[in-house]
Amino acid sequence: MIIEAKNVSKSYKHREALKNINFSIEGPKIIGFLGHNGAGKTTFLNLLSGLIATSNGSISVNGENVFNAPAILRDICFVAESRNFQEEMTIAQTLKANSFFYPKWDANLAMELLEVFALNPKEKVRSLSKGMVSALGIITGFASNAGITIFDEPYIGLDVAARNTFYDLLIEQQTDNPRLFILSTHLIDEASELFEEILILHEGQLLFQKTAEEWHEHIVAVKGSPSDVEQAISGLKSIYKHTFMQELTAIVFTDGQSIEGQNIMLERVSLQDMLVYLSKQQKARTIK
Ligand SMILES: Nc1ncnc2c1ncn2[C@@H]1O[C@H](COP(=O)(O)OP(=O)(O)OP(=O)(O)O)[C@@H](O)[C@H]1O
Repeated sequence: MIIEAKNVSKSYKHREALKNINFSIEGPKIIGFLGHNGAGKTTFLNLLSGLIATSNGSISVNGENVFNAPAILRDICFVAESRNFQEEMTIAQTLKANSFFYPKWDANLAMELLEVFALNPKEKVRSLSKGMVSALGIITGFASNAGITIFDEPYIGLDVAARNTFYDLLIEQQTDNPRLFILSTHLIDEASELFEEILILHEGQLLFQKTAEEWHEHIVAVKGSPSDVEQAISGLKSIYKHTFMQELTAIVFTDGQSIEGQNIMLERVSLQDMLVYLSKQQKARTIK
């Protein structure tokens, strides 16, 4: 499976949610699709699932534009943050309806996962708790067997044990039946070990796309006196700078280059910290 986004922009009435996004991802793989609130993740995932149209540019899967392409959309399962299950349907009916839509549906897996998440198939969606609705979304995503399976904040309301079950399932499924999984979540520390590739959206633009290995080589925190740090990072793109007690911390893109300098310290940056820096930077800009 190859997803290609070419010059993708999306504007809502008064807002440009995505600005000229270009990338290509090839599976099977587990992708972390990350960004601060409002970065444009859900908008992109809606476009990829053919639910809305781009304002400009195109998204293709295996060379075919996804918008208005029912055959391709049957191989893309989008478990959306808002879920959108029919309230009046039972769990069994919901799964049945999905089994008609997804040609590779795995009914045995769906049954097995109902037990794993302790869901009663006779219960109506209307009477489910938030966590139970999330579990139903997770079951749908895995049982769909779709070549591209997207989970957008899949575990709202689920406790840590159920979230761990989700991570275990993801690894198990990726081993037994590799697919292109895209996971968008704010619980980054928990999930980051799973990501084989990471895409970060920032203010509607693709900030970067890196493999998990590249991450630690290409993104570094440089600490020291402001003059030493500024000298060491000159010519590099910095993402965030913060001074505390006369010590400057700069988060920079190195693109694999080594950083040399006197009296500086280099530290790894976790994905979670990176998102915190980006959101601080965004807030600072919004407040100004
Ligand atoms: N239907 C809509 N109408 C108008 N503006 C919208 C609509 N959907 C999203 N937006 C705006 O587009 C921008 C991107 O929103 P989007 O939901 O794609 O971000 P996100 O990265 O998924 O955020 P979050 O992590 O909070 O879910 C935001 O500024 C949002 O307010």
